[in-house]
Order: sequence, then structure tokens, then C-alpha cells
Amino acid sequence: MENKIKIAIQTKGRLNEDSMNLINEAGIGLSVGRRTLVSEAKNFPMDALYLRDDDIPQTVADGVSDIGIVGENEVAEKSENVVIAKRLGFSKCRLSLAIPKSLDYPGLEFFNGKKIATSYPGILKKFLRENNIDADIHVITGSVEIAPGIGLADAIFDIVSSGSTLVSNRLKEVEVVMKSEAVLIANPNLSKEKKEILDELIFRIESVQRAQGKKYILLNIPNEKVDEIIRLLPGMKAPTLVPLAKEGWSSMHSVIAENDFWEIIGKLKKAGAEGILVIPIEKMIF
Ligand SMILES: Nc1ncnc2c1ncn2[C@@H]1O[C@H](COP(=O)(O)OP(=O)(O)OP(=O)(O)O)[C@@H](O)[C@H]1O
Ligand SMILES: O=P(O)(O)OC[C@H]1O[C@H](OP(=O)(O)OP(=O)(O)O)[C@H](O)[C@@H]1O
Ligand SMILES: [Mg+2]
Repeated sequence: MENKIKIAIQTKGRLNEDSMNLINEAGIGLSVGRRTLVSEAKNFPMDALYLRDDDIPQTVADGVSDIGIVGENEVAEKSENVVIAKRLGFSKCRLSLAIPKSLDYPGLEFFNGKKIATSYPGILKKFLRENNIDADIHVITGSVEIAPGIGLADAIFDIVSSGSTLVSNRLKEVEVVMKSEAVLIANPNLSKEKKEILDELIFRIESVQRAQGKKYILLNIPNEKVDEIIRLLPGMKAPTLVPLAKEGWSSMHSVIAENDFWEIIGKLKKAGAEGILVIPIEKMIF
């Protein structure tokens, strides 16, 4: 058996760039496959197959590729036998029912006897069945939001992110059916060797994800303020403290969440910190 893993990546579209970036940040050299639809990683036992996202769950289930990066919505729609090996945190969206803005919404019974346009008939059918709603599903592959406006359907079921496509088409979101993000999926019957390669990939992805939104901070502090400042900056285990050449001062190094940064910085200055440097972190390994 070949000691290499095959990963399916979307050829072009919303998932492509973030998928390629993630693989590259994991230290794996993959060239972009616009025309070559298969490429070999330079320094990792992996080949990439570039496919339409619709085809990725089936390709992974059949073992044509071993793993793949795809939206959770496609995984749910296709109901193929694959496992979610890692949630990836990008391409976040939801799948929602929406109706014309001008109509009152009494609740799910609104959809009884109505026609709903969607590119996700599998997920919608299951949702309607579970809620005892009898509606007619009209499948279209794109531009779903224009369906009510042109008299093709009474309502839609589609991807919503910012909601601006709904607003432009005078629709309102009335039910969120599922939340989705990009996921790394895997064939459930990988060989031991391929499973080991997948585990190494997941380990690298987790190191990259951990570093996202985190900063390395260095600051000079008066020694008598060490305890007070440690309480503000707990760090990974404990902040590193190095004596400065200047008597009575130390340099402190730690990690902070980017979101907490502006709040903490004010408190640090108040406590007497000086020369504060904030530096990006590429990877974090525990
Ligand atoms: N507006 C959005 N915001 C965030 N994520 C989105 C948005 N639209 C789609 N996605 C996610 O990205 C995935 C891919 O979207 P894209 O529009 O590239 O699909 P596609 O047109 O079906 O591509 P393909 O040509 O590969 O079939 C979707 O399945 C969904 O998970
Ligand atoms: O809530 P919003 O932020 O407006 O995003 C939702 C829209 O994004 C996607 O379409 P996309 O922009 O990929 O266009 P396409 O499906 O027509 O290619 C999706 O099909 C929705 O139409
Ligand atoms: Mg598609």
C-alpha cells in the first residue's frame, strides 16, 4: 500500500484559498492546481486532487481520495459515509429558510403547501419531514434568492452569511436550519499508515489554529510590579521573566489573545510597563 495520503480540495471557489493557506501554514508545500488537477506535496507524503466541492464527500467515501476539505453543509447534503476529522473554523455560514420580507411569518406552518427553491434538497427534505411540514421542493443550482421575485417559488432555503443577498432580494430569514463551517473529512477505513499521516496533519493544523488570534508580548516592568503584572498576563504556563541590565527592572514575555489586547494594554501601562512590543505568532505547540 502507498504510504501517502490523498486530499481533495475545492478547485476554485470560496473554500480554495483558505484550504490552500491552511495546508501551506502547516508547512506543506502544495502548488495551486488550476490546470493541473492533481499535485504532489513537496515535503509531506500527500497528493492533492482538485475537485468541485459537490464531489468531495463522495470521493472521500469511495476512497478515491482519503481526506478532503469541504463545507459541513455539503457533508450533510450528500450523506456519504465520511467522518469529520477536524473542524476548520473558516467559511462559516448557515443554511436558512427565507420568505418575502412583506409577508407575516406565523411559524413553520407557513411552509405547508408552499414551494421552496433550494440547492440543498437533502437537508431541507429531512428538516421538513422532522417538522411534519408538507412543502414542495424546487431544486435550482444557483441564484436561489431570485426565485420568489420571479415567481419560481414562495420561499427559499439557502446559504446565509452576512444576510446582504437576502436584503438585496427583499427576503427575510425566518428559520436557521443548520450552521456550517469548513471541515476536514476522512474516509472511515483508512489504513494504519494513512491514519498516522492524517494525525500528523491534524497536529499541525491544531498548532496553526492555536496561534490564530494570539500575540506574543514583551514589556519592561519595574521589579516591584511583577506580581501585579503577572495577574494581568498569565501566559501559557507562566510568563517568562528576564532581568534587564537596568537595576530594578525586568523584561516580561507572554502570550495574549488579540481580542483582549487593547483592554490589557491600558492596565499594563497603568501598572508601570514600558517598551511594550507585540509580535505575531506563527505556530503554537504544547
Ligand atoms: N457567503 C458565504 N459565506 C461563508 N461561507 C460560504 C458562503 N457561501 C458559501 N459558503 C461556504 O463555502 C462553500 C463553497 O462555496 P462556493 O460558492 O465556492 O460553492 P460552489 O459554487 O458550489 O463551488 P463548486 O464550483 O466547487 O461547486 C459552501 O458550500 C459553504 O460551505
Ligand atoms: O449572506 P451573504 O453574505 O450575502 O452570503 C450568502 C450568499 O453567498 C453565497 O453565494 P455566492 O456569493 O458564493 O454566489 P453564488 O452562489 O451565486 O456563486 C450563497 O449562495 C448566498 O447566495
Ligand atoms: Mg458546488
